Amino acid sequence: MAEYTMILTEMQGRVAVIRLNRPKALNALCDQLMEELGQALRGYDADPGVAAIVITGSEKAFAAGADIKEMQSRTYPAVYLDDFIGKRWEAVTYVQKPVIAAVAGYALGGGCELAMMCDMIIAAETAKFGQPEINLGVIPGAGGTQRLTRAIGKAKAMDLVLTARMMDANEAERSGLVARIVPAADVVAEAVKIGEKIASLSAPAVAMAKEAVNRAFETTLAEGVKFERRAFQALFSTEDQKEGMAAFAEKRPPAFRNR
Ligand SMILES: CC(C)(O)CC(=O)SCCNC(=O)CCNC(=O)[C@H](O)C(C)(C)COP(=O)(O)OP(=O)(O)OC[C@H]1O[C@@H](n2cnc3c(N)ncnc32)[C@H](O)[C@@H]1OP(=O)(O)O
Repeated sequence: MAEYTMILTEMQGRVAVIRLNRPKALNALCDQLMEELGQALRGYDADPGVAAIVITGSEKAFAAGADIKEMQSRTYPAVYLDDFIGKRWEAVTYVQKPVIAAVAGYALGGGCELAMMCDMIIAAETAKFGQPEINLGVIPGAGGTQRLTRAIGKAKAMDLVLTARMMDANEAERSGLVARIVPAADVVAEAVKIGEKIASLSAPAVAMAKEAVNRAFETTLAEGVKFERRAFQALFSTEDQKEGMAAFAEKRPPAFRNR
């Protein structure tokens, strides 16, 4: 067990910022780090004072992937019985609140996969994305072949997964992997700004919007559209829908109460 925490956390207004904190190992995602990240995410998701979560790394690396040295001697029975990757790694996909990845430097392997599990990626100009697992004699194991392909299409996903080539921030934005590119010094501030904007909105509407967009990756168009319509209709039961529409009609800013 390491003697220091592998994540650092702070609140910026109603936005929780989680910083991966293994700088010497380029934030390689070891078991302890993933445990700590999962605990922090579950805590913030349950905390009514938190409206959005930002996950970030260092200037040099968001995360350079799973910890290769930790996993190199693992056996098939061990990884199977431990459900290696699954249990510990998917915590972010169960968070109801928006999660934004603020990526500077390397986001490779599991680092790229972690960023893709978030709802949005804000990239620094220095960001580099890739799935280089093929260099290690394995393949992505935390959703890389699936989420990357859905995000950027088969042609580029095959290019990255089969050759281990890295993609810079501009290519990642052109390809649809990242939402915005900003100077490296501003990447966390920009993600927090987005989180603050979300915090000013109706929490039930935000949660339903997130769920509906995510549904697009899980289902057919017809089922997705039906899900969206039901969620849209359900929001007419909230005070925030009445407030939002009254505020528009009265030409004033809305004051949402998250109910
Ligand atoms: C989740 C799954 C299932 O999908 C699997 C994976 O994620 S497998 C991992 C995929 N990632 C990689 O293969 C990237 C590995 N890292 C690199 O290729 C390079 O480190 C680099 C290109 C990101 C940066 O290179 P450089 O600037 O030359 O720095 P280094 O000297 O290589 O690294 C510094 C320091 O960090 C350690 N390090 C880096 N990445 C990892 C990692 N993924 N696991 C463990 N340790 C890592 C590296 O060993 C160095 O430490 P020391 O050896 O000097 O103590």
